Amino acid sequence: MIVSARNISYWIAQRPILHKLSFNIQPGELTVVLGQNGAGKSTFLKMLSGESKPTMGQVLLNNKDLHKIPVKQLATMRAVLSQHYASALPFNCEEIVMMGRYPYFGTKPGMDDHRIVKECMDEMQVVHLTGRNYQALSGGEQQRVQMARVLAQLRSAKNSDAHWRNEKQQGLLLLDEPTSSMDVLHQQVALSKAKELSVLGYTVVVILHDLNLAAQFADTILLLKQGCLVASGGVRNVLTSENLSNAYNLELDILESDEYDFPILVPARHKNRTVLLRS
Ligand SMILES: Nc1ncnc2c1ncn2[C@@H]1O[C@H](COP(=O)(O)OP(=O)(O)OP(=O)(O)O)[C@@H](O)[C@H]1O
Repeated sequence: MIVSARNISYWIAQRPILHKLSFNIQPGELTVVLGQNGAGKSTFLKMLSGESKPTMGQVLLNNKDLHKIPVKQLATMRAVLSQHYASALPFNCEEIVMMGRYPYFGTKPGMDDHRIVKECMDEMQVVHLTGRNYQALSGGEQQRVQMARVLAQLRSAKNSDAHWRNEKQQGLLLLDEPTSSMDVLHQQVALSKAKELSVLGYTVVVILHDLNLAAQFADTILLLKQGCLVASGGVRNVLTSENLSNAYNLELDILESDEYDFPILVPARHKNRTVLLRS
């Protein structure tokens, strides 16, 4: 699914939050959105999910206006993991993952729904949390359960696992800082899963703060600053010292090693001190 932003601007109380963003996000790619706190990343994701409507401009999914797609149909086309998910009710973990299947069944989940929930919980290594109260989980455990929920939402019930893997898939996965509370192993598990989905044909958009995870997993990066797109393209085109010091007010050294096919970023040191630039 091609996601196109056409000249999107968004204002809240006469304050510009996003300013004339235009680009296409390609299927089969993992696109990472970067930028400092308050740059507009979550707001931008809400435009792509349909949760908010641009003040000006349009978001198109496969050339169709996102806001003209019926809600139920949209729920089977795109899944969203938000930054702050709070459940007011004491659902257990399996029930949270089953929420991803709501668009597919009427009153009761079928056998396929239960199978898919199990598969996705297994993929995110949360089977041992089945039956546990979601509210009582740690932050990272909650994120892993949420990740299982969005995987369950995008998986088509009529396909067997093998068929699902062999067919080119359509669908949009939007993840807002999905790994911010995860340990280093589960960061790799979650982002490898997101990458695998992109290889299967899904359009995957992930907001990250960790530049090294972005360098490792991104096919394309969108770099935002104060609601504007200041750079976009491949990892080495966007993650330059110049772009990053402009976006983050921090000087970074960009290291290359024969061992890795992506750059490694570390805060630059000058006379043994990190170089912080003025904002
Ligand atoms: N409902 C709202 N009312 C007023 N201002 C808002 C609202 N939502 C977002 N903003 C403002 O819009 C700007 C962008 O917010 P957004 O959450 O998109 O940033 P972000 O890049 O995701 O930041 P972070 O990295 O800290 O999560 C911020 O200055 C924020 O205060």
